Amino acid sequence: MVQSSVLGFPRMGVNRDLKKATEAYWGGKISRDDLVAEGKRLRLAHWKIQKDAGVDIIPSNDFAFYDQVLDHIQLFNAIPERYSKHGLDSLDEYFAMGRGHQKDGVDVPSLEMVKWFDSNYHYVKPTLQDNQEFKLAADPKPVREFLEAKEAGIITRPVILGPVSFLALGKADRNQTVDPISLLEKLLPVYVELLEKLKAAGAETVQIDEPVLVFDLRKEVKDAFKPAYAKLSGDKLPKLLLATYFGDIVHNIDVLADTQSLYGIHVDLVRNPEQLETVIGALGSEQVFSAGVVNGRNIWKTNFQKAIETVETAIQKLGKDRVIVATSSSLLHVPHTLDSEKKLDSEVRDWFSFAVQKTSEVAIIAKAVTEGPASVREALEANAKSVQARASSKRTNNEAVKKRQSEITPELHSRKSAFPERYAQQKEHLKLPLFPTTTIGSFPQTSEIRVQRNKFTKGDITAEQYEKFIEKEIEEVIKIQDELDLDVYVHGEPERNDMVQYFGERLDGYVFTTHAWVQSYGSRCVRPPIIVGDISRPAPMSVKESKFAASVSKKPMKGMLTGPITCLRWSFPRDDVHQSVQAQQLALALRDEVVDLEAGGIYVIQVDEPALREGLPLRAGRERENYLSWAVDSFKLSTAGVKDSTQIHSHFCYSEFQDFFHAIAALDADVLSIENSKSDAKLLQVFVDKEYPRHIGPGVYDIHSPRVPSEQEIKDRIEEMLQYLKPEQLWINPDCGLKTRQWKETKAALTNMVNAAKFFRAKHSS
Ligand SMILES: CN1c2c(nc(N)[nH]c2=O)NC[C@@H]1CNc1ccc(C(=O)N[C@@H](CCC(=O)N[C@@H](CCC(=O)N[C@@H](CCC(=O)O)C(=O)O)C(=O)O)C(=O)O)cc1
Ligand SMILES: N[C@@H](CCS)C(=O)O
Ligand SMILES: [Zn+2]
Repeated sequence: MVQSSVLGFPRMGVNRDLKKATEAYWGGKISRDDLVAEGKRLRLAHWKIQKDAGVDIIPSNDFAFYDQVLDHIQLFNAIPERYSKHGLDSLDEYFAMGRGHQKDGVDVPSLEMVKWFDSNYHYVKPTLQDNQEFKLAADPKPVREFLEAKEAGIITRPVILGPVSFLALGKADRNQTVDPISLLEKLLPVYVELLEKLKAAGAETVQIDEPVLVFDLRKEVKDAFKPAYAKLSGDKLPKLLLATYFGDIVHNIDVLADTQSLYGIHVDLVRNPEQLETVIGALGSEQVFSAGVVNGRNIWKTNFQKAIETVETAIQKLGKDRVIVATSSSLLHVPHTLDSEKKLDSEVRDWFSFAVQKTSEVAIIAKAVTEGPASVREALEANAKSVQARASSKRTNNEAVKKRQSEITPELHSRKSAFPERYAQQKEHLKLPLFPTTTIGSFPQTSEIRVQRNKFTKGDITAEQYEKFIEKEIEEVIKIQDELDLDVYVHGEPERNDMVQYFGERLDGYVFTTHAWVQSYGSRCVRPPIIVGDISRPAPMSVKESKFAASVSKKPMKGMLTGPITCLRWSFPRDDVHQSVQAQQLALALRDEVVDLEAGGIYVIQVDEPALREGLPLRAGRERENYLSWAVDSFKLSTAGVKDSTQIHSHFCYSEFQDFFHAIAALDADVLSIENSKSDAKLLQVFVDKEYPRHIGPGVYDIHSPRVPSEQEIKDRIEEMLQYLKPEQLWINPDCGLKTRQWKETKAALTNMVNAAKFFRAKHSS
């Protein structure tokens, strides 16, 4: 029979229960035992959902209190000494690595956190030493959770991150030079020990994720696969299903061919359906094929007919017992359940499928191909009806938007003059000091702000009352910026629930949800709005707040927008038109907003594009260049409508900009702010090598942690930056917005930042 499987289930729970419990634990409101019990309750609930849906292969160890890669760091005892030396409780040590720890005399920043492939999820980077040793944790989490499920009557397939990906996704610690992959020999015995324990506990198969196979791999990494998997086989070990996702593995298929120790291979057929033939062709005579046909990254209902055709192709070659119907990736990237959405318009609601619904989808497809379509006739008919209704719906088309797109000319993408001319005018107009200080936009989103917004959404306060409240908040942040003596102010974004959702809620062509949360990092979640049709701007979206802020401020006010690519990528996009079309529609809407801001007296405008890097196709080549071309064009289209004297900023919370530097440069933004505080300042060398002419604010401190950086730390960082950037090029700002922080630490950190900037201003003016 064809089995159904899920690669991973979202762990937050139906009401973001894990977020609430974790934050309550951090805030000292619940005990460690309470948090651990809540984790257990959630795991059991999620296993039961999948069992009740009829899923045959249910994952375990997909749960994590903070991040699944961080779990492996602790599992293998790859814990840098700066965390292990304090004798913290293991859960606190784990959170210290995830989010830093500044309490009871312990002061340690978090490990670096970066994007998980091309998703909006972030993982904690394994950070390794030259003399790194590994040791399996005493009570290994994958075994513990397998036994927990077993006790509840559910035999699961544990998920672990494979050794090659664990190392290849890691890095050498600061001042260390080790190439992580060179540590493979030392790591493999720990995997063997873990797998033996899993087998002894009763796990027959294990899902071992090796997602790095979708990248172009360095020779050292590629060559690591065969010897690694040769060692991970034997009678005492479970059967391994190697899983990949978010791309194709055809270019690396030679490392899997002849790897007979693997029981099977999972590939993402939503992203790359064309790899089916090659991967099946490379399988050994008994290996199984796990067909990822239910999208783990988007919320559209699966087209059953298409999915069944794909699975049937595999069955014809391999037979029913060697094919598994699966989600394309873990369902971590989609919201929990559509059942929570009580306010969605029924027409579009019928087009969607969230995690709970997707578990049923894999089960239905598997049944259809095992027992024949008649066994699930009703479900197939209902699905065909939804798919057809969406394809013919009038909601998806807006002729006026299409007409405007057809009239776009190349001139609309360019500023009036080149940077030197623009800068001369901006200097004259804005009169900023050397080393200008600014922030990235958001100030702390206090619980009072969220409570007021919640009251407004529920109708407990009027629009007028809410507006007054927001104005009071804006006045307050202006006063604080006066006290801090910053140079370019922001209005603080108090009116925004999220930098993408806020705009999604104000644009036609979007729908938004009330409960469709997706984990972004740690306890932080986002509620991506959904693009269902052509996008347009019915009215200005941010002008009122920015104008108000400027009216009560004595320094230049920076208007704050989210760029077209970030709006696109952090929404659930349409899958029926190319993403470049959606980006261009967003760019036109934002262009109107930028021009309206300028007309309203806002002469510094920041258009954030932190997701530009995330959208970069994972492999080098033509696809990447194509993407960069339309992505850069969209940004330029959105910003080029202003006068030379108006300063355009853009912001990126990424440090790994080496491979797309030319695209950042091509944006032609007057000022760039980039996340940089946790990376080596020598990454800034690229700006020197490429003779980057415009201005840059590499972040001087990490905003993900409550830890307050000292003035000296910031000065040291600026000193390092000055080895690469000219004083007149350098802006001083944090890594990113401050919405997740508390006011106390925000004021303390910004005071130190402004003092550090003033120190260099004095030094370079004399
Ligand atoms: C910059 N980042 C962002 C990414 N993606 C986005 N879509 N947005 C981003 O900002 N990706 C990369 C990074 C990831 N970083 C973050 C940072 C912070 C968050 C975050 O703070 N998320 C919040 C939720 C934000 C939100 O939508 N808030 C709403 C709803 C608030 C709420 O929970 N309300 C309560 C009721 C009110 C109460 O009583 O408190 C409720 O609905 O039950 C709002 O402010 O109105 C989080 O809390 O996780 C995410 C990614
Ligand atoms: N302006 C946004 C950018 C986040 S990437 C903020 O400050 O939160
Ligand atoms: Zn940012």
